[in-house]
Amino acid sequence: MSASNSPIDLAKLVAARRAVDFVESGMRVGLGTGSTAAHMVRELGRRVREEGLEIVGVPTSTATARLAEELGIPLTTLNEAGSLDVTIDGADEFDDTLTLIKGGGGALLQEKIVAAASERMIVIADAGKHVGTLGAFPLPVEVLEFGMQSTRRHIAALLDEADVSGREAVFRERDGARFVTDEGNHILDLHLGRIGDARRLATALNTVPGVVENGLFIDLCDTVIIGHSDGRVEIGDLASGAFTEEHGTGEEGENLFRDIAG
Ligand SMILES: O=C[C@H](O)[C@H](O)[C@H](O)COP(=O)(O)O
Repeated sequence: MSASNSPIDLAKLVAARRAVDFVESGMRVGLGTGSTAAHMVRELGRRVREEGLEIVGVPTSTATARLAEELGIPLTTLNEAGSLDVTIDGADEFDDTLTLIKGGGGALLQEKIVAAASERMIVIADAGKHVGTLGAFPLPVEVLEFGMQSTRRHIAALLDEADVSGREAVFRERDGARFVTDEGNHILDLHLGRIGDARRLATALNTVPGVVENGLFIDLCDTVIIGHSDGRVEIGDLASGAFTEEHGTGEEGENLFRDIAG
């Protein structure tokens, strides 16, 4: 079974398709980055082509911009759009307060700016990303190349005082070279194990000279749509403080699985 029709990918697809139901003609939509967001962008593209959905998208990475362009989704910049009606994006981890870790794909900076400019942020994810305590996923921190070793030392010193259980800080690599973000910066992945106080940590990290942004998204996500590989969807909403389940039959998941598997 390839990654594109694995149970996890199916769960991502289910969540992504449900999220697109929240998009209406006339909306300015932030387009997230990553494998889950890519499903959402494809579904939006289908609705634009087949249903005449009229939206304008603001992509959060060059990869998403490329995909959206290929699919015929009209795009603009955040500066042009001003503010957005909704952003739909993936996440690497989220907890019951809808605090997120993002940046596994290195797009956290644009993602956070776009989410902050949006009336509503909807996160789409497979159920495995719902955690009791954040931190098993390494926390990405985007840093300037200039003085990056000094920046790492300052972060290490800060972590000594933080309420976390691990303290390793590793510069991300890809294909044997240092990973470079769309903004030309690098990513320091913090292996923290458990983050006791996300708000305090996020504030502290952003005071370090050389830190551009960190991957903790706090008070940004309004709704999380959790996909399960049998087609079930849970929707967690910050306003109601509850997680509710939809599509209990599993039939949709089986149909989707047949679609993907061909
Ligand atoms: O930088 C990447 C983003 O924050 C992604 O949304 C996040 O890593 C989740 O990606 P995926 O949907 O591929 O698991």
